[in-house]
Amino acid sequence: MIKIRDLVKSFDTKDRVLDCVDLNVEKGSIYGLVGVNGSGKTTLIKHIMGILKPDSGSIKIMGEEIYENTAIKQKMAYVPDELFFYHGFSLKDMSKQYASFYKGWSWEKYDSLVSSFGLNEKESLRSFSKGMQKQAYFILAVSTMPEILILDEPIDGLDPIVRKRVWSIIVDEVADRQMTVLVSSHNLREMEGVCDAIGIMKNGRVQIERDIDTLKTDIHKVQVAFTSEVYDPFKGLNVIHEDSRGSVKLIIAKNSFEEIEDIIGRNNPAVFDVLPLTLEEIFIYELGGGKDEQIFV
Ligand SMILES: Nc1ncnc2c1ncn2[C@@H]1O[C@H](COP(=O)(O)OP(=O)(O)OP(=O)(O)O)[C@@H](O)[C@H]1O
Repeated sequence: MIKIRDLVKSFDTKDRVLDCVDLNVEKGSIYGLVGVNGSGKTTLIKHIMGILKPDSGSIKIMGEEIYENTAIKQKMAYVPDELFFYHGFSLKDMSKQYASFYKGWSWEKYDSLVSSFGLNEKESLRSFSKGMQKQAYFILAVSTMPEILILDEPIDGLDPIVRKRVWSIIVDEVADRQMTVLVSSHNLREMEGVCDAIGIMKNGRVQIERDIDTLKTDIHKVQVAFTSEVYDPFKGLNVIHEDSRGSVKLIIAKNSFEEIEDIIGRNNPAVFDVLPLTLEEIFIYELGGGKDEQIFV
């Protein structure tokens, strides 16, 4: 549904903000885009929306290049990180603008979302709190009945009840009509619960892209102690972090459960626990952090 190849973008003041980005989003899936501050998520999203023009590379949405492609943009909706509203405009005023532009606009969907979020349609949007403005943008975006919904930090800054409502609406739209979603957020715990696939950005690249189940089966936390001294007990494993407390060793290994069991099992460990990592832990260790992390369980 979204296919990006070798996308490069520099700004006058900054070279290679996007540096050969490859990315793939399947139809009807929820794709979580995560990365440290300044890694290029918003810049990438603006390219996907056809707002920015790439220096080189290709961005195909439903098989077509997106830049200046109004027909495809009609099928997409976007909730940006930085919201913009016309001076004095209410949610009702904005909805009329959206309805006149988007062919797929649904008043039925709009009415049901407004009542679900309980926002005042007639009040000036500029007098709304930041969280309420985000909800208003979300209502407008979903009411266009997009085939692709792009959300740049949509839940960051919302209260837990509203966040839950936003996720539940997203999941329902995906289940009901195969909407495709690309969402960026720093809330990894919530992303972990809803995303089918994750792209991790670092230094202007998508460094890792996997479906969430594969991502979790490729990396493990291992706690182990041996009855006697073992020379190089982790030989053959791809250990990216190691720590020890007394005789107990703790490692983060980029291997499957079976590989870990096979290699460590040969040395007859007295203690041997293999645990999956949370998305937050994967993020920290994959991006080279974690040196100061407490990894003992
Ligand atoms: N118009 C611009 N001109 C110059 N540099 C820019 C411009 N837009 C973005 N950048 C730079 O590109 C880099 C990536 O910014 P971007 O906003 O895409 O990161 P991000 O991953 O969305 O960050 P965050 O998680 O903090 O929202 C940053 O170093 C930023 O300063």
